[in-house]
Amino acid sequence: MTDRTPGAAPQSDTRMRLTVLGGYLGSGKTTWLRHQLHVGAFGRVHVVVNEAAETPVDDALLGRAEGITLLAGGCCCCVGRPALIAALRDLCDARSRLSAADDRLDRIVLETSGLADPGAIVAAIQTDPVLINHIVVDETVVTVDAIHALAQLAGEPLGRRQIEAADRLVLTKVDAVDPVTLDTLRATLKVLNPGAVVAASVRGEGLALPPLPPGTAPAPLPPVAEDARGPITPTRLHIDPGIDWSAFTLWLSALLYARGDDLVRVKGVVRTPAGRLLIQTVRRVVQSPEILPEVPPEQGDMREDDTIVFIGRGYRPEDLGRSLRHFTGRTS
Ligand SMILES: Nc1nc2c(ncn2[C@@H]2O[C@H](COP(=O)(O)OP(=O)(O)OP(=O)(O)O)[C@@H](O)[C@H]2O)c(=O)[nH]1
Repeated sequence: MTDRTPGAAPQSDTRMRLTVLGGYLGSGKTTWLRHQLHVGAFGRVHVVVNEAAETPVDDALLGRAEGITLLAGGCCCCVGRPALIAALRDLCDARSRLSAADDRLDRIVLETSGLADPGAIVAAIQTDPVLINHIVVDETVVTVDAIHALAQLAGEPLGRRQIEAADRLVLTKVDAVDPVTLDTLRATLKVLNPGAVVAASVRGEGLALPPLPPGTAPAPLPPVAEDARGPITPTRLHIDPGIDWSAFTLWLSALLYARGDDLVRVKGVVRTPAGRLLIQTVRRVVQSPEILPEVPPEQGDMREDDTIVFIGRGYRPEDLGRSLRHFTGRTS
């Protein structure tokens, strides 16, 4: 957990506030943040987005921030740490150069990758000799996917570490679970992190939670080995825009049916006859496809259309491409 509770830094402390937003792959970080930005919850904010894969899409989904910095292709709690520290130092430099306090950013929100340990990120920021003079990490918010969290907490050490690092736990997707599951999850979170504030949201919008029924039992939390099933890694597949979409849809459904426990997250933007389509799944749950706005060529950026990222474990990356080609009869 961060060493300060939200808003606890004194007014006289002019350092920039930083919110770390963590949570497991597909747990709803971007959706929650998008809503907070829409309602202006963070004031003048710069968003730093870190995605595990080299094909980012989250920055395209975030709207109203003063600016967005994208750190793609390396998790900020480990290999991407130097890039994060450099990006934060740059933002601090830029803020220091502004003389009028009114022009200055109020806050940075760092959306971590779903594979990051927010505690390690907070520690890295708080021990950096430059950043410590410019930034106060005043809250770690962690989104918790109400559909999948109990299964993740039973088997994923990372999922537990993310919960333990939070000052505020935001239960997402509470529209999609029954009340008993939700109560069990709340009781389990209390065991893992009794000090955290627990809130709920539906697509980013806050929802009041009733009191937890007394005596609600938490789910068992057996010890789990750190690398029991190997690391979770991203695999990128290029999708030919001329692909047979019926065959592709069938392939994806079959893949999720057979390997949905190993395939934690699928995400990407492909150009289809209907427009730029955002395709995403979380475990076996396929999300409604979303048409994204066209990006003018002059805004050419790091985003790559026609690439889908598969994040998971327990399969050989080359087998994914081979099976897609087999199904669709195309080389990609
Ligand atoms: N039903 C429902 N779906 C949600 C809710 N919040 C998010 N989702 C869906 O869950 C999927 C993942 O949401 P994201 O916000 O992209 O999750 P994320 O944590 O940013 O994902 P990564 O950055 O890939 O780890 C999307 O398809 C969302 O539409 C919610 O409250 N209810």
